[in-house]
Amino acid sequence: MTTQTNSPAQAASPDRPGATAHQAVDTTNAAAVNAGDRVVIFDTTLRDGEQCPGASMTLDEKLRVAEMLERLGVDVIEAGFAIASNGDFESVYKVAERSREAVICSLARAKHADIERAAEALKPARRKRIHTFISTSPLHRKFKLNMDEAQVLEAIADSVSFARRFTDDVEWSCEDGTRTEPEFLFKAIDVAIASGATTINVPDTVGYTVPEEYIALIRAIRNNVANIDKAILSAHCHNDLGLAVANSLAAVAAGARQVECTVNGIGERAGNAALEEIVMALRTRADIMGVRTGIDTSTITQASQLVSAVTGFPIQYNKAIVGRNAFAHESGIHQDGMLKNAQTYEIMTPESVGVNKSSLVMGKHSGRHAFKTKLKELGFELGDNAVEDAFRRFKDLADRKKTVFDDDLVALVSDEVGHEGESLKLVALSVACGIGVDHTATVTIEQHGTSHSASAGGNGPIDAVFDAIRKAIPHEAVLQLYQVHAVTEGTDAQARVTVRLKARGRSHGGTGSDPDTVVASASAYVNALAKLLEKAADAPEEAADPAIRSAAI
Ligand SMILES: CC(=O)SCCNC(=O)CCNC(=O)[C@H](O)C(C)(C)COP(=O)(O)OP(=O)(O)OC[C@H]1O[C@@H](n2cnc3c(N)ncnc32)[C@H](O)[C@@H]1OP(=O)(O)O
Ligand SMILES: CC(C)C(=O)C(=O)O
Repeated sequence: MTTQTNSPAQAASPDRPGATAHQAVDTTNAAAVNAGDRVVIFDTTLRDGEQCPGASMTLDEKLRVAEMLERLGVDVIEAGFAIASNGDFESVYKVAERSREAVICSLARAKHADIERAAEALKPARRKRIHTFISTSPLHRKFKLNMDEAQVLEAIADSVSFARRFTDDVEWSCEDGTRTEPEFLFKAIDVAIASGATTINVPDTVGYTVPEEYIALIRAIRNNVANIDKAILSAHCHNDLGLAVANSLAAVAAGARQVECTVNGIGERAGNAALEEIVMALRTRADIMGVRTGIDTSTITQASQLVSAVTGFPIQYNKAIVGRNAFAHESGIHQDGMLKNAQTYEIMTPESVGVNKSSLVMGKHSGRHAFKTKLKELGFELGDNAVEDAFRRFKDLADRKKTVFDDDLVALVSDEVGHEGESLKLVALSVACGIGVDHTATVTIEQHGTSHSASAGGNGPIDAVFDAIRKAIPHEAVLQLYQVHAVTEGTDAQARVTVRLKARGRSHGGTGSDPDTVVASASAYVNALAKLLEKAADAPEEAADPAIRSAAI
């Protein structure tokens, strides 16, 4: 690990999609891998990921995920645990048949039957690995395996050498390694390597370790196992304390050159280390980590969405790298910074993980810079006063509504444009409605600076409101159309109301939008009426017509 520091400009520079084009690594050449800066990405989405309760996948789904993992550029795909079931065997076999660059791997206990089944399933693979494991911790030895130290060492020697009969790429894992006595662990690793293991994986099976401790353990293994340079050291971390990624990075800093992980971090209990987080951390902080992976990061989002779709596990909104908020900004100050220079609030570009662009989410924390930019994107060019009015209405709306969607803004701004310079303004409205209540409404409308208030009853609140408006601004135009639709989803959606009034064979349409349907309706009616009166004012002969006559003109 180097210690040079990094400027923001440097931090963003590795973010070119495809910058680390996939190159197959010889996973059996420990000397070359250990001497280099390439971290082997071992994906276990199809094995440990699938052990996640509720995440089991069909054969077809596994094949789609395996195909995606090849495109992502992972070095090793752990396709399953061949002895677990005929279905698991078949999926390892089929993944192996379709494999291209990646090494295909099957898990096996320290049992000949498991290893033979794994070898059989891996037969069609171009590059194959058998991953055999046994627990080494005192707790597991005593209670789970009922074996003493000597028996465990014998099982290691036997299983690893047996696996080597089928392939020269054999990984050995000390299950519950982080809770094993270090001296016994060193012995066990020594035996595994002497028996032919080319990768030594040190799992934190129960997510118990912390970065400092894991660094010390990996370093101690490197310093105390005489033949350690003949194998690649690997990290396999679980997330019980939320430390899986931090621990994996710590292991890399201490010299591990393989990381085991899953897409979206799915896995047993709280999950495994998330592939996308490890890869992007190594890439974004290459300045201090000094290593690289072969992952084409621009396919990360697609991989994440596929795994979410096939497992039915939604991606947490604020999940690092692939959550829908990972490149979304709502606060005005951040949005302003983003518009001036994206590096002010983004350490990776969205394109680097396959997202088109960052999004400025409009909400109650947004400011004018972002609001104006958003309006431009939506095709609205408003004058300064109209922007101010629309911005004020937008803030009011955002206070009342959880999410302000683009469609909300379109409705709001269309209203603003449609109501600009209007001679009538709805300034107050109250209604009484419900079961066993007389439906009544009171409105106040301002016309050329004068307030007109009136109350009326009706057959329902809208009917009462329209009648009250007719009393406040007397006219005899006929209601030709009244239409309501929800602008977006949800019970807090804005209602968009269209009203058409007809007088002398000519109709005048008005619109209104508001989360309150009654307010939206009143506003649409007033908008249509204002247009009608404006037309009448332009044509004095119409003003005399009782059909469109208003007391106020
Ligand atoms: C940390 C991990 O993720 S390890 C992988 C965990 N994944 C899985 O278990 C999923 C697939 N597993 C299965 O389908 C089944 O457990 C099987 C087919 C592997 C075994 O099923 P069964 O034969 O019915 O055994 P069961 O699962 O009940 O118990 C496990 C047995 O394996 C033994 N065992 C566990 N790990 C190992 C090991 N690494 N090497 C040898 N034996 C082991 C246990 O001691 C126990 O043995 P016992 O029957 O003599 O007490
Ligand atoms: C089998 C090993 C690698 C494992 O999954 C674990 O210990 O978590």
